[in-house]
Amino acid sequence: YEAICGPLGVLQYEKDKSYGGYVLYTNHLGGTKTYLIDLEGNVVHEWNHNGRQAFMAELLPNGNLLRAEQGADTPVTFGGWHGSLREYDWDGNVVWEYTVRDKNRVAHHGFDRLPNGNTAILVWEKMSWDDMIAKGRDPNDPTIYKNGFKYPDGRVLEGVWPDSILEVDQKGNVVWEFHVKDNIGTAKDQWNPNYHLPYGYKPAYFAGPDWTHWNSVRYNPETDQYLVNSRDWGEMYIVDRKTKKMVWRWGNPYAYGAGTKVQGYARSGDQILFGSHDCNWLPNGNVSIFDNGTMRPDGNHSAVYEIERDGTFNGGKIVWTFKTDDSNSFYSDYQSAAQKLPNGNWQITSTNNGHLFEVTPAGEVVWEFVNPMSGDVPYCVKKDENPWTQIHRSFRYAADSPQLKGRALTPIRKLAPNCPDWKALLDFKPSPNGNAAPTNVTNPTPVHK
Ligand SMILES: O=[N+]([O-])c1ccc(OS(=O)(=O)O)cc1
Repeated sequence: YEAICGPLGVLQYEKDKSYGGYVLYTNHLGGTKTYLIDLEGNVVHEWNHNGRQAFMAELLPNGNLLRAEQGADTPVTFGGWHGSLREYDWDGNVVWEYTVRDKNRVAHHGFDRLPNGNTAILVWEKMSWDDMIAKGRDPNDPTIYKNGFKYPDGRVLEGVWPDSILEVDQKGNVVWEFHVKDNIGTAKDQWNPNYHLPYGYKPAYFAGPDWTHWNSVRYNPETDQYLVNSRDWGEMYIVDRKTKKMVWRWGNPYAYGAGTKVQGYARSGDQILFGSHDCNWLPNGNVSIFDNGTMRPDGNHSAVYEIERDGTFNGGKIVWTFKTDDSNSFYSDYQSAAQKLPNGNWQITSTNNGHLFEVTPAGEVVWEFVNPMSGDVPYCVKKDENPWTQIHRSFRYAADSPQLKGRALTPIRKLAPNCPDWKALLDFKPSPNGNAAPTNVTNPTPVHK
């Protein structure tokens, strides 16, 4: 089941089946701290960010923390904007920062630190609708807001804001860049100017100025390639760093004229991904993705996929899936993440409910946690959508990983000190008479597992 209302904190932990290690997360907006916790729910390290809210944070192989943070004066307020990356050392000192937030550009969503110390950053950049029409967009398309896009609160935004990747070095020089706006066209390795989410999609900016909406970027040093994914297009792309060409795309062939479609977002054509997040390279050469599954033809449900490519431009087959039979059991309609762990287990972040869990390759849940922190305050129980406990992405690290090696990782305190030990209360204890349901109860209380 997916915990939507109910107890918060660690709900389950099968020590012998879990990868073990430590979980890092920062609350998605609201909170101003980053937590490193053990799997029992103890804080082993904490960063205090002086009141700054974050989109997400990740530990780097050098042991520092890289955190995406919002600042004042963003040109756009599409979900996922942040504008600044700050790198903190273990003690919380800011050792590097880089801001992309001016009237024509804003950094958003994911980032990646490369082995050479450079940082890849996703950036929305402004383009005029006239330029878009010059690139081939049908001038009568209703998703063109030639007089500006009106947010519900009345603010007006000019232009369309396609994605780009900026790679910056430690001194802040841009050393490599890739722009969707330079690759618009109808060739299979371009972004078709007339492909977009259908008019009427909510929020409306997705089918308008937030045209491509990428949300994660990962560099592969072995192949010198970038992997990115687009929520709005239902696709992942590989961009070759040397040639600056798209060399693989997968998830929605209709986006480049190769697939079939029936009208509406819930297309029953060849589309596989419906609002994806968090693409990753895997050590075996495969890639992974969290597919939110919003408006799937067979109904909303999320899934995690591992995909094996076949060497062709658009070839890939799903070789591992995690989803649940009951769609209510696992569904986050936005954000979210999946990390394959070295022992083959997966750590999954289901953003909407701040729900983190670990599954084995066979799909068994062996650790489960629902974020008790909201705006730096611990809660024991969630009653509805409040408190706000969302997490954009979480990460698992082993004690001997480059990120944590040599650190003191002893518990400092409980994350939510005054809450019941839900894990113990929910633990299913076999009865001395065996596991058969009692015969004198017509509606036995469901057990957790
Ligand atoms: O409302 N937000 O904060 C929000 C909305 C969308 C969003 O983009 S997504 O691709 O990560 O879902 C990120 C944040």
